[in-house]
Amino acid sequence: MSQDLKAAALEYHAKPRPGKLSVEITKPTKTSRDLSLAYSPGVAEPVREIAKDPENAYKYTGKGNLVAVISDGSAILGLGNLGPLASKPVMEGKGVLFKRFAGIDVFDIEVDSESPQAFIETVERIADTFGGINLEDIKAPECFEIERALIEKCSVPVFHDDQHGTAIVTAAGMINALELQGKKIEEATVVCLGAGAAANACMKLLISCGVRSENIFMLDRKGVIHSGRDDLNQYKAMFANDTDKRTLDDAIDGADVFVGLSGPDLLSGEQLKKMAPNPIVFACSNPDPEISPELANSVRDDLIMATGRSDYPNQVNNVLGFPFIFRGALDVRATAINEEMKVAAVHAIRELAKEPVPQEICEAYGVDKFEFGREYIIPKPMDVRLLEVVPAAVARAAVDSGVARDPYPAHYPLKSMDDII
Ligand SMILES: NC(=O)C1=CN([C@@H]2O[C@H](COP(=O)(O)OP(=O)(O)OC[C@H]3O[C@@H](n4cnc5c(N)ncnc54)[C@H](OP(=O)(O)O)[C@@H]3O)[C@@H](O)[C@H]2O)C=CC1
Ligand SMILES: CC(=O)C(=O)O
Ligand SMILES: [Mg+2]
Repeated sequence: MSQDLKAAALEYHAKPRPGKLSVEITKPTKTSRDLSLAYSPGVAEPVREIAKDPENAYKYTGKGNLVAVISDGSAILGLGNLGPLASKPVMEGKGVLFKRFAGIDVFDIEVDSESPQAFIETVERIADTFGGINLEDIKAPECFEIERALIEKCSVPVFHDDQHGTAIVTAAGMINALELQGKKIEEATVVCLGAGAAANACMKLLISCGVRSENIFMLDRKGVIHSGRDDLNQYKAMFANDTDKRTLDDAIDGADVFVGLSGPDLLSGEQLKKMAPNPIVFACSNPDPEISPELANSVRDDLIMATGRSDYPNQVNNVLGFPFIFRGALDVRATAINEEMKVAAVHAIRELAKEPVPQEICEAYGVDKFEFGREYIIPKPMDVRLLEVVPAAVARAAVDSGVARDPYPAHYPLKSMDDII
């Protein structure tokens, strides 16, 4: 990051008021009558109603539009395990995105937990406050057990964004990129650098979209995950490939696709040169990708290049997923975010990239036009049509798959933020 951008980022977070979010009041509070409704004695009435029937919390409190963004700070972006407090700017950032793109209120919660069990117990005890739980930046393998246990224990949807949000957006972008590069998904060879939360979920979803598991070469810090290794946990073992490839150099030779979900600057220009013609590189580590677009574009002119960042073309980032997926899930009071809802989100995002892009979206990004192609494989986060198509697809899938407690919303599809109720 340039010195200019670093200084601007600190200034942005510090001034004029520290942080990026505040809490707002949604009811009149001007008169003493207002206060006697908002607080004592009036507040006793919704208390009694909720005590009689917990479902009334959706009617009388903000629960139904409130998501907890919860982290232990063990895998903050690609920066590593820097602890819960250091994760707060990211969690507040997720809150900003939930609110800005889908009108969802967020409390960010940073948990200082000594074990996955302590984390699970903490979240379980506060889960009913919220309409949904978005787990964020929790490292593998602990994240898998944490998510599994919380899904079982909580009555509201629990979604580990780094797994499923990332996987949904990656799959959407990948299907489009393969099409543009003239590659068949079932023939593509995929190198996945990283074997953690995001990598595991991305590769699983790509397999369910058609990638063959024997065509995936996943690597952790020790190299290729292969069937001869005896140091693999159960989550990595799922991807053990019966291969004699051992290093990134071996795996990248002739590969069609590189997916980076690991850390900065781990793919060299020399390695990129060894990929098959018309390669696809999703260097998704944040903030610094596995290879910079400048370097990648200087060594190949036939590639599709994506990063997780806002300042390059093709932003493959879970921001395209979680605000809109939770919008749809909350609006039908889904009890879970299941596979059907995830797949519906993939296709809604993917198909939107092929639609003509309205002028105001181009203007927001300072370009004349966006057109489906190598530099535009996936919609832009500022594209308000995401709010129209993704929640609708997710809500429909929730209803059809039987996890919705409310019917498909009568006010859908959402044409703008003003339509959110
Ligand atoms: N663009 C997006 O939307 C998203 C991007 N990401 C990015 O993905 C990355 C991983 O996040 P997440 O899965 O949550 O974190 P995890 O901690 O769960 O996983 C990190 C993985 O990266 C591997 N890794 C780290 N350094 C290297 C290296 N030098 N060589 C090979 N493998 C390495 C680790 O290997 P080992 O198992 O051996 O420790 C581990 O498997 C981050 O950079 C993050 O920013 C994550 C979510 C969304
Ligand atoms: C984008 C995101 O969630 C991450 O990099 O962890
Ligand atoms: Mg994350």
